[in-house]
Amino acid sequence: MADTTLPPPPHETFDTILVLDFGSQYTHLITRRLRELNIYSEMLPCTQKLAELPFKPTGIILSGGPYSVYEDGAPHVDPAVFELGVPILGICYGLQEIAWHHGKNVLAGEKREYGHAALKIARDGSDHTGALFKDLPDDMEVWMSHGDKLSKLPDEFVTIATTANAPFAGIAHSAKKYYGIQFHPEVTHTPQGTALIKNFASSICGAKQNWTMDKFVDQEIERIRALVGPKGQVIGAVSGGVDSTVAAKLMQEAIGDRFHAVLVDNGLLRLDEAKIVKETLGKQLGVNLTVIDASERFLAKLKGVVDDPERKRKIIGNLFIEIFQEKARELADAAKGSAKEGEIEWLLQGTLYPDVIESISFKGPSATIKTHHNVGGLLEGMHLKLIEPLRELFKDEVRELGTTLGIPDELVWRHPFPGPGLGIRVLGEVTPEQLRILRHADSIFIEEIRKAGLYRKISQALVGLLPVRAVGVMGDKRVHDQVVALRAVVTTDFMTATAFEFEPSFLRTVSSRIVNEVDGVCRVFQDITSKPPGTIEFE
Ligand SMILES: Nc1ncnc2c1ncn2[C@@H]1O[C@H](COP(=O)(O)OP(=O)(O)OP(=O)(O)O)[C@@H](O)[C@H]1O
Ligand SMILES: O=c1[nH]c(=O)c2[nH+]cn([C@@H]3O[C@H](COP(=O)(O)O)[C@@H](O)[C@H]3O)c2[nH]1
Ligand SMILES: NC(=O)CC[C@H](N)C(=O)O
Ligand SMILES: [Mg+2]
Repeated sequence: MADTTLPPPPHETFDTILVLDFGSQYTHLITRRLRELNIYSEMLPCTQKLAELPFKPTGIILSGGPYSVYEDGAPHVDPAVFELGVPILGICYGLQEIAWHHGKNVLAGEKREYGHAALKIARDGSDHTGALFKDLPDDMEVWMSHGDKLSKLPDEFVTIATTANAPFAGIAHSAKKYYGIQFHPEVTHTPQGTALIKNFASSICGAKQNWTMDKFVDQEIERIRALVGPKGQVIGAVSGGVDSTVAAKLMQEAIGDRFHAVLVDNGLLRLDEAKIVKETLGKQLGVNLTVIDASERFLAKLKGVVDDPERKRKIIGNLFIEIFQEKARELADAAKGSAKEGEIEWLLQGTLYPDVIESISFKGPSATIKTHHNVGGLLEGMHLKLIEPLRELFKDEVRELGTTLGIPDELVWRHPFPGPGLGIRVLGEVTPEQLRILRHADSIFIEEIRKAGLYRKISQALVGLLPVRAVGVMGDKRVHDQVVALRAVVTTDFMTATAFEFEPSFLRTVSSRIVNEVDGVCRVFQDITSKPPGTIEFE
């Protein structure tokens, strides 16, 4: 039985800034900026009832959003937010929400404003209203994205900043710690944005800047121990990717050999991947990894699935869980009569905060672009309970955690590789022949990237196999063969990305090697689409 006295979650140990999401594309960036300042922050939908909140935040930030506060059906924050007695910062829609709450002073502007704007700070000499812009220059470049505006200053507020188009670009309550800004401090296009967020969270709210990885490790290990209890066993879905490697290492520190790491070879892995991962995890981390070869089962289920990538994802996600449940039963049977006897109740996954944000976001399921196999692709009625120690962290925090845990750079800085693997890079039907072609082309691309010293400069590189044929001439003979697309992107959070710019000579080398060495390919293209509007993977 698990211990019922769990160590507290981070929002009880650390001062926490609560970010309420009204559906802006940038809300997660507010949380990130705070975490970069070593201030713990959590994001929840704007519909969160304060009475149901399990902790008292140190301060609240209301995000931007696509709605207009005066529309019927527009989202509004629980009015109890204004009774809580903690500082509030409204950003864009959030500013308009504060104004709406204080007298319905918002309407559609004559001119919409997207992009850069020059902000002038209006200081009235008061420390209280000036606190948000403390130590910032009087003229600042900021980034705007709005169509609505305040019709007048709400009662008891003062103007603390203006732009040519927005006379109320910044407002502050003259007595309470309420601040509103029309621009977005969370995007890098507002160069002083992080300093402003720090002024709010640290100086105004008084949040301590003590959210560090060392503390997180100790606390998380304690939490895992209490959660699984003194005898509980955990089966871990481990892919060799950064997230599950870090999660596995944490698990091993917490419960030792009661943790069983399992890699499922779904037939969609890269060249020799299962073998390499087993060796590296064993040698470098002492994690004993069991590889289950389920490639035939996966390929059989994917046969004939031609034009719906979401079906591919669901099939793969469900089969993953089926296999883990089978393995859990097998391990429990094998342990009968030993000290480790008992059902295996827990499945470890390397789920990250962006996956969680996507599924709790106020935007809801209608904004789902693709179902990540480990979140939306889970099997209904699964009997294993999930344990996800990284679900509060962003990718760069996971890397920092990995380094803190002593995981070698080579593993910590691996490019991400999706659970559905090459299955979502073969466009169209996934067959052993298509996988052979893609695996080979991929290994050449990655090998050349490493040789050129570019691996760490690129966030993720991949090859897609397109479902078309083109004509070529090889050895004086006409061929009618397939086409691959190279894709390499630069990103920090994988939510937006731009194409990496290669030297032409590098691309010539890769193209020539692929066409010469990979049977069945006669053309190489490069995908230079950014995200958005593209996505990183092809499907
Ligand atoms: N082949 C696999 N075998 C076992 N578990 C897997 C496999 N592929 C993915 N998973 C599970 O799904 C989770 C999500 O996959 P994801 O690719 O996002 O993370 P990762 O592989 O750990 O890291 P990275 O994002 O760097 O590739 C993993 O953390 C792991 O728990
Ligand atoms: O484990 C995963 N299961 C999935 O189903 C999945 N889909 C995308 N990805 C990875 O997520 C990041 C963003 O990818 P997209 O721009 O294609 O959505 C990129 O790093 C992708 O490789 C996945 N990872
Ligand atoms: N980015 C935003 O939050 C926009 C808020 C509101 N929809 C406006 O257009 O002004
Ligand atoms: Mg992966």
